[in-house]
Amino acid sequence: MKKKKVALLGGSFDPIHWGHLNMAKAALEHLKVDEVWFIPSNQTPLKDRVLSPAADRLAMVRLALKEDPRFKISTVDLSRNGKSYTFDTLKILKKQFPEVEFAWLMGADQANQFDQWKNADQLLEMADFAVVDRDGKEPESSRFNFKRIPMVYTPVSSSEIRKGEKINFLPESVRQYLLDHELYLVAWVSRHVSAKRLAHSASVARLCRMFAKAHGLDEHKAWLAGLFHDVAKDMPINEQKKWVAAINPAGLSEHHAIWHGYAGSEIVRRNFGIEDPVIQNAIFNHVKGTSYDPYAMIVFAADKLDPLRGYDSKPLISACMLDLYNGFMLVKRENREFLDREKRVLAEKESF
Ligand SMILES: Nc1ncnc2c1ncn2[C@@H]1O[C@H](COP(=O)(O)OP(=O)(O)O)[C@@H](O)[C@H]1O
Repeated sequence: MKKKKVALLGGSFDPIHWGHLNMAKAALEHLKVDEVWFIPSNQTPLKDRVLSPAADRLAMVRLALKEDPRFKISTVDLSRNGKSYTFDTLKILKKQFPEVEFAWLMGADQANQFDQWKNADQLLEMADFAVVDRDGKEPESSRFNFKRIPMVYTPVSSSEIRKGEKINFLPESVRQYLLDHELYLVAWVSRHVSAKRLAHSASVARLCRMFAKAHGLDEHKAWLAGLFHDVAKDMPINEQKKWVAAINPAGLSEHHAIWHGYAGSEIVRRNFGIEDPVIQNAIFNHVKGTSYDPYAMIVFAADKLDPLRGYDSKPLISACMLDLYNGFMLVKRENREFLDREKRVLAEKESF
């Protein structure tokens, strides 16, 4: 009887992306395997980074594998402690599935480090090793003569995605998982704002969550809106202007200090796939407090009451915890008075 052929793809999958899926497709096509098994690692031997929780990485792989019924998952590495050496992985799988013929898939970056792998020479006798080019680069020549297979050029790495780059290389379900489970999101915002503003954004997000909890609202939704509310604020004014011109041309006649709210509401949709109109509305209106949707009131109030602003905002925070609408109206009034004072000071300075 013909043996079943399986290609194995080990990785940290933190997160899984189209690079991995296209590798698996290449294996189906060019190695003529029946299935590809994705093996999320416990700890990667040649990388020191602390990985995201195994449960999250596994859940994301599971979602992505819906792309093809021949894609399967193996938890062989996650079910044992310590570093996930391919030598151990293959030994276990070969024993467990003696009727299966295994191939091991890897990118050129891994092939170039192969001499550092545990029992590299023995490994080559345990399975066929197949290499794909990575980032347009072929594997360097080495004493290992790997089989090479072509794959659709997919220039992305998990580390880029963790930093908030190349998010369009994520399967839709995985991108949604990241948003729902608050994975990497602080790093995504950090790419767009200064360290000081990131601290403010995280603090606002915490306050939003607290307000939402007090009023029986969706805490995660409030947190997301708070975290992203200033995503456009450190963008050059000219850039902000382009976004405003595209989504809210009427806003161009307003002072440019207002624009980052309008721009941010669209940036979260386009760059991060946050499609929730409630979140977009909260960001859009957060500068002036012009929406009475509860999430918009929360973000407006939390932004102005952020403890990091350095004034005593506790009484107003308590007011918002007690009664959101009333607290919001008080914050709005205080804010107007504050802006009027600022304007007066400015006018006095200019009259000299
Ligand atoms: N864009 C890509 N193109 C080709 N191979 C890739 C790509 N991304 C990852 N790989 C390969 O997939 C395997 C698992 O990689 P992993 O460590 O999970 O992801 P990453 O390298 O993106 O952090 C490795 O063999 C790696 O070389």
